[in-house]
Amino acid sequence: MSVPCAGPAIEVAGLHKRFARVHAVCGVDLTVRQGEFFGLLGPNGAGKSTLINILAGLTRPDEGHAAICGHDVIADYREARRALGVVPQEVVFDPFFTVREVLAIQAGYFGLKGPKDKAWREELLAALMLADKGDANMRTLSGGMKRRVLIAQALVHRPRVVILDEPTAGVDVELRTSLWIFIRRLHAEGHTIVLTTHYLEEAEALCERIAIMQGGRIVALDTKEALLRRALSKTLRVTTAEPAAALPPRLAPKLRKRTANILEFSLQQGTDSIPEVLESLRAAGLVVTDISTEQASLEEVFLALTKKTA
Ligand SMILES: Nc1ncnc2c1ncn2[C@@H]1O[C@H](COP(=O)(O)OP(=O)(O)OP(=O)(O)O)[C@@H](O)[C@H]1O
Repeated sequence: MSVPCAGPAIEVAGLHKRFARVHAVCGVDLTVRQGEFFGLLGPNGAGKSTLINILAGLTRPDEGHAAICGHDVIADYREARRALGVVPQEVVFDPFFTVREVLAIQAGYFGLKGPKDKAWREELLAALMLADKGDANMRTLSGGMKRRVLIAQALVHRPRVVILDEPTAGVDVELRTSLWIFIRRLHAEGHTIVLTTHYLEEAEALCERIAIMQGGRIVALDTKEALLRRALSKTLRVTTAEPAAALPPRLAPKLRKRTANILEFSLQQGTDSIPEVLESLRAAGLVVTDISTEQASLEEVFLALTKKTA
């Protein structure tokens, strides 16, 4: 019974939200297309959760508009809410309900009480490896299991758009990997996914487009590849036939690491060139037997962007 999309998955225009003296969201414009895997990144306090709460109808904006699948989050609240599933950052449950009860209560808010709805909840439990925990009380579950219940809870009404606010915070590597597989599956099945995370390698591995928020504003919004191209430096790794005794003075400031006969240089985009480095090494009598380059990570780009605008 998923709600048809009558517009972009998410559309936000001129959004502002103030809390006393804090301007948590300052003029955000954002469109997330249907079917995208979108990353929303930013340091603590950037305004990500406030933006998500506005989309979920939990916080009212002071100015601007927000819509899910073309449904305004205020004027058309019910439809917007049906189109959206939010996996919140914090794990808060009534400890006395069982997993199945938690999901049934959530489904009840959407009037989903039929056998098909129940079958879908069982499917969710199985997909999230919770089938044998269905009748366990919430208080008996580990933190990782509770997090999986949060995901199931956000999906009971088969929303077109799924926002996951730090779904893997504090979970072990095994669970993180299985959550990635599950989230990728949701995306492959046509869901729009918006992921906020502090693990930048997670955003780098999963997201197609990424917005970086800082101080309530979107300071960068691009495809992951284009963001990575903004990196100011890249690494050049050179293997020499013999360990280098002394380096040409002009290369010394660029040297980042040296182990036996491997030299690692950090090259600045636009100013340093690989042929020049290799020529300097050759002129110093070194025989280069291998080279490789490595692009900077999203983490470096993120730090550069958020520092610049701080
Ligand atoms: N209910 C509130 N009352 C007062 N200030 C708030 C409230 N909610 C958020 N803020 C403030 O608004 C700013 C943005 O907070 P928000 O939680 O949206 O950031 P965030 O990017 O989600 O951070 P984090 O990564 O830590 O979750 C912060 O300065 C925060 O202290």
